[in-house]
Amino acid sequence: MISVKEAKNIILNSTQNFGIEEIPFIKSVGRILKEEIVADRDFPPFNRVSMDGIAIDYKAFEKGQRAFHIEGIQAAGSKQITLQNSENCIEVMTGAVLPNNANTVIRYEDVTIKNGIATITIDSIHENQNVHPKGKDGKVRDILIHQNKKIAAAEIGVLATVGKSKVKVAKQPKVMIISTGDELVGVDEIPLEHQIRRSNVFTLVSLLERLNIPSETAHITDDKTVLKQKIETYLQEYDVLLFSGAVSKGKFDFLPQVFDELGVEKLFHRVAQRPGKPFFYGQTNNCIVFGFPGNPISTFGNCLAYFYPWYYKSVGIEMQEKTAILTEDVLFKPNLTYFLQVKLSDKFGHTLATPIKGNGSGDLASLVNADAFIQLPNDKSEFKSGEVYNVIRYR
Ligand SMILES: Nc1nc2c(c(=O)[nH]1)N[C@H]1C(S)=C(S)[C@@H](COP(=O)(O)OP(=O)(O)OC[C@H]3O[C@@H](n4cnc5c(N)ncnc54)[C@H](O)[C@@H]3O)O[C@H]1N2
Ligand code: MOO
Ligand SMILES: [Mg+2]
Repeated sequence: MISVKEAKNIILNSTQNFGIEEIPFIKSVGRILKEEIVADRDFPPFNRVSMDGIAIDYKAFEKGQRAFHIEGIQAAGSKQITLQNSENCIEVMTGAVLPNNANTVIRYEDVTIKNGIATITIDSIHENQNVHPKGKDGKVRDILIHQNKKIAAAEIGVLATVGKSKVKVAKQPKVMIISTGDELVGVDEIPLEHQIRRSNVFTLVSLLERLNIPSETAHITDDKTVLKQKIETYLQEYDVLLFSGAVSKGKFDFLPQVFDELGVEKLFHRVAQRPGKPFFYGQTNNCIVFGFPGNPISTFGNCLAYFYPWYYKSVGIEMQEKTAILTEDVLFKPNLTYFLQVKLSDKFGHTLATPIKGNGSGDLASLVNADAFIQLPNDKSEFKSGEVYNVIRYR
């Protein structure tokens, strides 16, 4: 049995490159950018008026002039006009090009206008005020967004501004999620006494949706022949297979055997952790296989602890480790890394982690009351309130 650290290393050393695709920018939220986004022009592209008011040549004000004849109007979206006489002014609107020969804008609130004359009513103004200078925010060919950034609403605005209607992003892996087990029935069905509804596939679908990875699902009963037949096809058709169940020691836990018979190279089976110990990880030439243990919390936690970092590294992102402060003493004797469910809160800028009482890895309802798993290392058994450990957040 290997340690969590070794398992994580093996996973991060078996990442895949799924290539790049070009998609409409508006569909790219949550995807990983695979090109540098450069400014196609200066930002702003012209000296931009930033207040509605009048534009003057500051020199006239400096000489003591306060009343200005209005020569014209410069609206946003109209071609730049010229202040013909430096003792006059032009009415200007926010977003307009600053007129030629003008350099300073005074807000309407600070002038009175009567009979075509604008009179400044404040004593102090400064040269270039209320003008957002051309190129102040960025110069043409500046890199505005670097490759490997996860695209969010802020990036969408920049993509639109530079005219990137299509954008290159990391292709997503093609994923199949498979549940196994004779005891499982569909969500719409009424289970018999000895049956339960399957839930793991749906939590996995949702965990993948958070990464914008579409997936398909299938259910296979504990029938070795059928398992083998179906998995053989899935191995050809998908980049990643996520399984829940059938990887432990039971009479009907056929998956490790089936994987072996189908030529899946085992990279490891069983990790020194709780929950999630019987985790199987393997690969073929073109497919990666995550065999998550069937208990719901094991499937959930292992997807976060292993599939997420594997995916992020595959598309070019290193996941940042997060930590939290334990708020209660915890005693855990087995020589296993303990992924303990915790509720997080913030206090004075620190994240606190309060353990949640659950009934083991089958208690899927307890996931609702927690926000994260705190990762307590296997080299100790007493964990004290106030100590800091890594956390894997899911909220
Ligand atoms: N003799 C041993 N028994 C078990 C060991 C062990 O080391 N020695 N490990 C235990 C641990 S830890 C776990 S976790 C489970 C893992 O079992 P499997 O991966 O083989 O999963 P199953 O046997 O198929 O199911 C376990 C449990 O989970 C429920 N389940 C499965 N799939 C779903 C689903 N899609 N939705 C909801 N619930 C699901 C299933 O009904 C079982 O209750 O093995 C321990 N045993
Ligand atoms: O991995 Mo099992 O989840 O400890 O119950
Ligand atoms: Mg089992």
